[in-house]
Amino acid sequence: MIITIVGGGSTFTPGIVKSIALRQKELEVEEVRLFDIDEERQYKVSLVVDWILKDIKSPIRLTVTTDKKTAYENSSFIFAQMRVGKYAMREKDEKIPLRHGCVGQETCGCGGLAYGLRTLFPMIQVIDDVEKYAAPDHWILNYSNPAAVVSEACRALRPHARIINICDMPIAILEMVGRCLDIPNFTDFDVNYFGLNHFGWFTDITYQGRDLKAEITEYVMKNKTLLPPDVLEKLKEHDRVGERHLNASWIHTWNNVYKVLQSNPEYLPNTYLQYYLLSKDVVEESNPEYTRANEVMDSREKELFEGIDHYIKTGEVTAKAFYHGAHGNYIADLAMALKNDTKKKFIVIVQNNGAIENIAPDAMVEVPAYIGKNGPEVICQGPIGDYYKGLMEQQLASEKLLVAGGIEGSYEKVWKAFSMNKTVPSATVAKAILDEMIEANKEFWPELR
Ligand SMILES: NC(=O)c1ccc[n+]([C@@H]2O[C@H](COP(=O)([O-])OP(=O)(O)OC[C@H]3O[C@@H](n4cnc5c(N)ncnc54)[C@H](O)[C@@H]3O)[C@@H](O)[C@H]2O)c1
Ligand SMILES: O=P(O)(O)OC[C@H]1O[C@H](O[C@H]2[C@H](O)[C@@H](O)[C@@H](O)O[C@@H]2CO)[C@H](O)[C@@H](O)[C@@H]1O
Ligand SMILES: [Mn+2]
Repeated sequence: MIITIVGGGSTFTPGIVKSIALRQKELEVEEVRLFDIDEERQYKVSLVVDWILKDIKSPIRLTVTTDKKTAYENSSFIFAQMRVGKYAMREKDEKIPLRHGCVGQETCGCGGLAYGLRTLFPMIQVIDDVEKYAAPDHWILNYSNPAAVVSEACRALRPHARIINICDMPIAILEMVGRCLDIPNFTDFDVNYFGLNHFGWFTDITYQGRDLKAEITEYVMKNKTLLPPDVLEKLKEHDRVGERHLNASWIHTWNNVYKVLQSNPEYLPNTYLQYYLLSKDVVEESNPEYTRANEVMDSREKELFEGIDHYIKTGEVTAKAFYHGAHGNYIADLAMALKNDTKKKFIVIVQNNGAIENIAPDAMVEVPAYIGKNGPEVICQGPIGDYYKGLMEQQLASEKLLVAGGIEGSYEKVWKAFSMNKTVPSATVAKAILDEMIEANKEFWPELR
């Protein structure tokens, strides 16, 4: 059994490989292959990956390559996590809209649409290369963002591809819920959820007869945040070591759950809804000169590559240099469910086909599904209220217009996608942002006429 990681040079690769290695027996994995287009970055990351495998005495063989055939031949699982244009382009996705007074975020609003136009065709290329070389019953598990746009492009251009698009935000929220309520077994929570990627709501969270949605709503209303007590303590003490959600922007995000929940206490919101429901506040509280891309480059990326340089010099690796946790566990557990036909419940991004009764059948939605060897068996979430339907349909139309515009090379459709996004106040602002984005993305975007 071979697992290939596309975007082998990603900051998340060491954590994902550790999650795979810890499930080596259940996955029966013999080889992990890293594939990237940036040879030097991937080589450096592979040194830590190699160290992890040796450290836990894993029998898994490691292959590092920039050659597609070597990467995909006979592979059973392809974990994709590429960032087209890397952090340099993420910075532009965030800063260009902010200069025009709009939300600057890598997956939401104009930034997300821009990142989507960069990623759409490279993702289709991955699907085609995998289909050419990999095992016939392979699965592509895709984390590459923006997952909403990427999944719509896959649906439109490669509807039969063996791909499941996923996001770790819902499981990360459940982890926080568990920490707030002092229940460590967050992967066993039973949930119902509906929405689009980075645009959804938990309608139920239960565990051993407890209504955790009610408990967490009360917790957030009382504490004005979804940060758990131990993190709140660390905040007071300024002891931020080993807590990856203590970057200023994540603290802001967890605190904004309170503001979003105040505006609608019916369901627990995905954190990303802040960008659509609190757009004005988010813009006013952003620093257009220092965004999340800068924060990541100054923390996660810097720590990893400094850690690697230290390893090269001294032979020592500190686990702190890389993150291992819910992100890698989620994708590895999903592969395990597919391989071993466990029918465990996961939240995934799939074509609606009635899962949300009053949303179009061709929408790519995020909902729970039982995962077995034949893929996701979606759990129907019934009809949704007008508030959710209205919000989702506007966002969906924006994402669909973007993908159609990218495929057809239509400036008009892409402009419409930007101008109808809830984060943008006017068509003229949308055009100004779009024109700047076209210039910034010359190297990556399809030509728009
Ligand atoms: N879906 C989710 O919930 C979720 C969660 C975390 C991260 N992500 C995504 O995972 C990806 C990696 O994130 P990161 O912060 O570690 O980025 P990163 O920049 O550290 O790594 C991305 C890697 O992708 C490579 N790459 C770019 N284009 C490629 C291509 N065409 N083929 C192969 N490799 C290519 C880059 O060279 C780089 O090494 C991003 O898309 C990010 O948004 C998604
Ligand atoms: O700003 P970043 O690059 O740190 O994170 C952006 C990603 O945020 C979500 O994933 C988080 C997750 O929430 C967190 O708990 C942990 O597992 O790390 C993940 C990556 O930081 C989101 O789901 C992703 O789509 C974003 O890429
Ligand atoms: Mn996500």
